[in-house]
Amino acid sequence: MDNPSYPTGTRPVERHATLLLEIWREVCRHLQIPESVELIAPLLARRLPADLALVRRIDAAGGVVETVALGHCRPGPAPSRARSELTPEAMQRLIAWCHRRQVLRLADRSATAEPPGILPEGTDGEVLAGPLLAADGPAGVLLLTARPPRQFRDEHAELLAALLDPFAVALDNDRRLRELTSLREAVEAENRSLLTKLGRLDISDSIVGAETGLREVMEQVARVAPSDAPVLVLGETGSGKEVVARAVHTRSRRARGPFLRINCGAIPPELVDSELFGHEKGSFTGAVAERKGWFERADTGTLFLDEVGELPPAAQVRLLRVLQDGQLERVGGERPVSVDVRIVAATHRDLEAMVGDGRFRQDLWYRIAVFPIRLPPLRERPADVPALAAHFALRSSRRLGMPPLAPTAEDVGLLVTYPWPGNVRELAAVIERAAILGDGERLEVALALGTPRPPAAAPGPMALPLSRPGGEEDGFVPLEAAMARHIEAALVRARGRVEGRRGAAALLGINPHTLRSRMRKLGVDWKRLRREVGAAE
Ligand SMILES: Nc1ncnc2c1ncn2[C@@H]1O[C@H](COP(=O)(O)OP(=O)(O)OP(=O)(O)O)[C@@H](O)[C@H]1O
Repeated sequence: MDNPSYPTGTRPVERHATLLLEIWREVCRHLQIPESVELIAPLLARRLPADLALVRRIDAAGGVVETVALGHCRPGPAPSRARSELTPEAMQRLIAWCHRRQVLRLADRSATAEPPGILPEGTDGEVLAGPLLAADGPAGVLLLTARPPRQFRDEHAELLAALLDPFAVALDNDRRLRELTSLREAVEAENRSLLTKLGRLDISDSIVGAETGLREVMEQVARVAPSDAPVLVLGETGSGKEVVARAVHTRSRRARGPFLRINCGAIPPELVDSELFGHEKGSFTGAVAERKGWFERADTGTLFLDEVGELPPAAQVRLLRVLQDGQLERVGGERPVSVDVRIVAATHRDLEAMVGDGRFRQDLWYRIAVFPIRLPPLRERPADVPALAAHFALRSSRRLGMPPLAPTAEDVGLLVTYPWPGNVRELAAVIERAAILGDGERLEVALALGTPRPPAAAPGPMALPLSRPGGEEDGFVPLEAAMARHIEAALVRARGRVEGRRGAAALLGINPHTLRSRMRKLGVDWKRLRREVGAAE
């Protein structure tokens, strides 16, 4: 900072080099001005007869001057952290004084002599004052006060002039920190509001079933997340592969970095390369500007390659190179770009079979399948259905702006026996439909389940033909039929076992004798189920 009006012909910087060095060190160590001033003030007592050091911030637009930091050079009383409101004219005078870059010695503090607003009320004794200038103009005032019998001399004013630079930097650091903090808060608030709109209050909170049907999956997530190993999530459509990928990210050291999802199946094959790896300006028709690809954007974070099995062969080769070298080349680019990205890939396809018939590169498969996590379809974890239904019911009521909704026991009975070919996504849609059909006041689950459904996806290995007792022509399932289905679902999950820690009775929370008698009464064909479960395994 250039201070032409400060006393010249003296070299306070040289005379006080050690002190100034210590002050700069404190400024660099602390980002908040109250902390910096508190630590710097005692250092000043070595060379100055000052009692207090004060920094007042100028808010020109708001017409306010406010004490934002105060440090004791010597023990004693201090004025309160006052705030002075200035008229526009007074503010103009103050700003003009700052621009003159004058250091003032206010021994005789008659009101007219002072630039308005620089002194807080209750200041006594002598004062030295100097302006603190930021790059874009006056930002504050530095004050040193001395009570009688202590007095300032000219040489002290020179030293104060040398102190203005470090104090101006300290005030600017503080401003930048506050700006960043408020920007971060705004982004976090925006994030929360978007998540709320999406029906998720917090991504990590939204993993329903982490303690039940997804327990093993979550254990695997916890094991692999801290490493940087690539993860491959295998599961049917809508079973929650992205939820698992996010869980890997949020539990990893990259949690503060970006998490980007790219659906490899949704990009036109001719654009895959440029989407993933970016392109240089003019590298092909339409490349009007340089573009960073998803890999570069995910730098220091996680890239979730959904439907990785859909990647065309050329992109598979380039992906393999990035995974091997940690470097990529933009389309049309000549220099390699280094990236630090963790890959979590997912597919609903049988990738191994694709490798077998040459549609997926074997070397790439080895790279991405370092740690495969198999996500069971929803029909294999009926225990999660009630909690998921409750979760989605709450989400739907929030979306509809209605009071909280919850599925009844009968609703749950119906839901747990449905085979869910569309998995969790279908359950969410059914509950949303049920809430809309119930006008946001109740859940019309039976109706929602009775509406025409998309053709069932290819049945997974555990898709069992559950018996469906009659009486549901009109779309409404009688309670006994629902109970029978619920018991069948428990038996499927328990691999046909009735008793024992992992048996169906334990799952249902009832005595095995009671379960057997219910099964007889409801006509649940246990032997057939056992055979089918056995055949499926
Ligand atoms: N365990 C869970 N808890 C809460 N919500 C879940 C859970 N699993 C899935 N969901 C929700 O179900 C929907 C589908 O999940 P997700 O998108 O993760 O599935 P996917 O397997 O990645 O689907 P696709 O194969 O179509 O890419 C999302 O809205 C997701 O938030």
